[in-house]
Amino acid sequence: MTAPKTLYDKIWDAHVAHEADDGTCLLYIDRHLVHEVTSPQAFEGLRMAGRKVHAPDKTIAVPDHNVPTTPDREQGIKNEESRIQVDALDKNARDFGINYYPVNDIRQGIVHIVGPEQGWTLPGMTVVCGDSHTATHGAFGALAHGIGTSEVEHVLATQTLIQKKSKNMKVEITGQLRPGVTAKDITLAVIGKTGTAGGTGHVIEYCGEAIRSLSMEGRMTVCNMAIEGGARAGLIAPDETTFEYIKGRPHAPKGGQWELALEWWKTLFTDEGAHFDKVVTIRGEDIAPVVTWGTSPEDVLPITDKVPAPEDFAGGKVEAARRSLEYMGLKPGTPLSEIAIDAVFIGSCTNGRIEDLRAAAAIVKGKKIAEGVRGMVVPGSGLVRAQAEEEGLAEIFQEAGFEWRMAGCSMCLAMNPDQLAPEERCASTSNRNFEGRQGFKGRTHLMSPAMAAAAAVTGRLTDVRDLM
Ligand SMILES: CC(C)[C@H](C(=O)O)[C@@H](O)C(=O)O
Ligand code: SF4
Repeated sequence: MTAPKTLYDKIWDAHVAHEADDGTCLLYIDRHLVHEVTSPQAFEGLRMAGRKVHAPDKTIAVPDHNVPTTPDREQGIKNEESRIQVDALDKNARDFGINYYPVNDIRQGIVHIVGPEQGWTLPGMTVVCGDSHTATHGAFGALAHGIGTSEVEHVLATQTLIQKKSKNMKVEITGQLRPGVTAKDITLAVIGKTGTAGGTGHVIEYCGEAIRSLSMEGRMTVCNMAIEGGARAGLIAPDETTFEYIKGRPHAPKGGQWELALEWWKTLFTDEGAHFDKVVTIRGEDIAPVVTWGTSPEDVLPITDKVPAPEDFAGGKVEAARRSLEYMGLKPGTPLSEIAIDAVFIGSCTNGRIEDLRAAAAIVKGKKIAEGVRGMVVPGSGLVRAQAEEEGLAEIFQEAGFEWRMAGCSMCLAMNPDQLAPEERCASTSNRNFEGRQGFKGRTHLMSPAMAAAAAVTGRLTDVRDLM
């Protein structure tokens, strides 16, 4: 009998092309996603060496970070550097003959939303991208993680990656979530518990009844932030929900191939008795709608709480909390639900999918954004945008006073014209809240789409359950 394996062990073992004596492995890569920020030098390296892309049919490119989300996507580009990156991707994608969704293609969007949407991401695969939030694709039971630009070049040239195996970590969310609590609250609550270094050196498998009950969209939200918890990647074993989501997508297997694929996918689970190096368990019922108060994703509390004081923390965290509070302009003891906001951003690869927009629209419907608050809804892809328009969500947002944008990373990071002004405070559905992330001196509070929608309506951080 072979020893019981985790899901991670199984995917890893299926992709090792070579193992050196010190355990360093050469892994075969099934999908290589490419965006404009981390790929120009990689393609240039290839060009200079006179090499081709090894597997152009497994390489998928889309511009997202720099692309303006206003209709003037050509003229609106932020600066020369952004222009060079977008143009370089366009030229490289065409020169090297890889799959490509240019700016004017309805399928364009944030790379981590486009990949699954088009059926590129499948269970059991290895998926890499020069982007830390590649972890998102782990929701399908794929081993997916970010790589650096030199590795991007290596994968382009060889379709392999040099890697050492990580440890196994299990994050179990038992039971059911309470009303108003979402996948975003799960993933933030996990980081609140483990800290941003809790997953370091590990691949996390998320499991438990509350995870099983999530849609694919919700699972992607959970895995998206595995990286904020320090992990190499996040994984969720595939099941009927996964297969249902994949079936019929443009690049999903068809006919007999589908049956063959299903047969293998159904073996992709952690065996009874497999070893995890670290285990974290949270009761689904104990998770509340949460918001971040500081400049790290681990600075997270239930919305019913108050702004903490630096003395509430231990060791090195005291000074970090003091600095966070100063940057965020917050006074200890203030109820979180009394913090007034200036802007609301609904979008990003964490929460820019159709279900996220539905959740936000359900709160906003028939209401108006609070006076003085700027609200922006940015669908994660052109197809999400079209779907939202068809369902009448765009209308709900626009009638409430939100700006209805084109697809892109937008205000998740200040690489395009969408950004906060200094000291502006934003209720944001994105995944990072460090200093300046959404604009120079901008202040970010991370939360779920429903919570961001609630904040938009009241003009302050708000417990969504009060509006339900
Ligand atoms: C620009 C890119 C390299 C970066 C990442 O790797 O995550 C970005 O997507 C981010 O979210 O900060
Ligand atoms: S949406 Fe944000 S987190 Fe996602 S890839 Fe773009 S910049 Fe990175």
